[in-house]
Amino acid sequence: MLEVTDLCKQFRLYDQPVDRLKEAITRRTRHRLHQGLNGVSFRVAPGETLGVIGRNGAGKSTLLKIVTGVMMPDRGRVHTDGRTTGLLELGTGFNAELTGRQNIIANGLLLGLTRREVDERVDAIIDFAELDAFIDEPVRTYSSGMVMRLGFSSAIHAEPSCFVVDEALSVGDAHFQQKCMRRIRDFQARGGSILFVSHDLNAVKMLCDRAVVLEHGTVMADTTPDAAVNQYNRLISGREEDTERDHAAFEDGFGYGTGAARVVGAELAGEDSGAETVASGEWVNIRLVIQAEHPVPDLTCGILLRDRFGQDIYGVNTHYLEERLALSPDDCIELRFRICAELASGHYTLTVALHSAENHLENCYHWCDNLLQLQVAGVRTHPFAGVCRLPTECAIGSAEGPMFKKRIAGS
Ligand SMILES: Nc1ncnc2c1ncn2[C@@H]1O[C@H](COP(=O)(O)OP(=O)(O)OP(=O)(O)O)[C@@H](O)[C@H]1O
Repeated sequence: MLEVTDLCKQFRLYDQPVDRLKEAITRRTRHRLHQGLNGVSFRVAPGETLGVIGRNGAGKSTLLKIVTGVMMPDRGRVHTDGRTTGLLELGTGFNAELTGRQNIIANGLLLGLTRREVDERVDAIIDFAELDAFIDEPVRTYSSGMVMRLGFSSAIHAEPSCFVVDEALSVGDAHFQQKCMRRIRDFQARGGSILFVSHDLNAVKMLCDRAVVLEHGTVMADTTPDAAVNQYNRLISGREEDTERDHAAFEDGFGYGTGAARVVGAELAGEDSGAETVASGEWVNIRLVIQAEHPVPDLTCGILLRDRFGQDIYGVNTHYLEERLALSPDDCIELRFRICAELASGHYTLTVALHSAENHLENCYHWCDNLLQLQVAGVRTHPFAGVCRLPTECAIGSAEGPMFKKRIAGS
């Protein structure tokens, strides 16, 4: 369990580094105060994973530093029913001159383990971090990936009750990231609380039970991961001040945006089934009706398929397809996408967006989350595992061809 109550943190900002010294000598104030965190409160129950998302400078790192005890708040408190460990900015807590092994010991003692508890865990930590050959070298000789492996392994083996994960995880290679994810899920299943800070919105949707959106050092939303990601998307599309108005403007619609152009009609159907339920491998027709209220000289229409976890599966838009669109006020056009649903069986949603250029960050006219539903049942082609079918060929011949690029050990 982790409970954070009314955390506040102010920073002193100086125009030039020398102002700090001048202030100390002359005792004349030369700084401005900046509120890094302002009354942040939330609770993470045992076994729960809370995502934290927010724009650059929103206060995520400051929050993590306070939660892990690296920084003290000016006000407020952090309460846990055990130890909090985590993977903070790469290398935090490591001494670059000490070896990996010495760092494991120092770190363990710092986290409150006894020397005996640390000794009992050292081999498992080295083993998980896959650092056997380098463990007696100074950490300054390690690559960023190796530092991350050491940090993750030390932190998770300290048996915390709350584990903090941030972007540092993305430094590792795909193999180690997957290994960490398995370990995180295992920790989750055993009742550990997780604070997961990430810009990877899909990962937030996949891993978290709830998510908070931080903005200017305050909690702007504490809600489901899907709703939090939508809120965050609104923020980065620069519409945060207009949220209320957008909602009102689209009360009878399904989204938000400036409204310069809007999706006023949408339907999808399998080419053979004629319905929202299609077979894997069947072509699907998506029909959209778009109306302009104002001149829109550069219009992009995009579609995004998400699976039942809210994970983005496939997105495409008219900009990628090099179809140029421009609308005058009152223009009403029909746009059709035809996609082949080479997807695993399951439930999908289709989000539709109208914006300029490549994405919605500059001008978001209308964003309609999960506007349409698509059900995939049964397979047209061969069965497959995973989320989608990639066109595949398979050939069988003699093994006397050119050398394989990767030799498998023992062969
Ligand atoms: N040591 C510091 N001195 C002065 N200001 C700071 C300090 N640390 C953070 N800040 C300020 O506090 C605010 C929050 O910063 P923080 O690093 O927590 O944001 P963040 O959400 O983690 O951003 P990012 O996504 O870029 O990592 C920012 O405006 C930042 O400039």
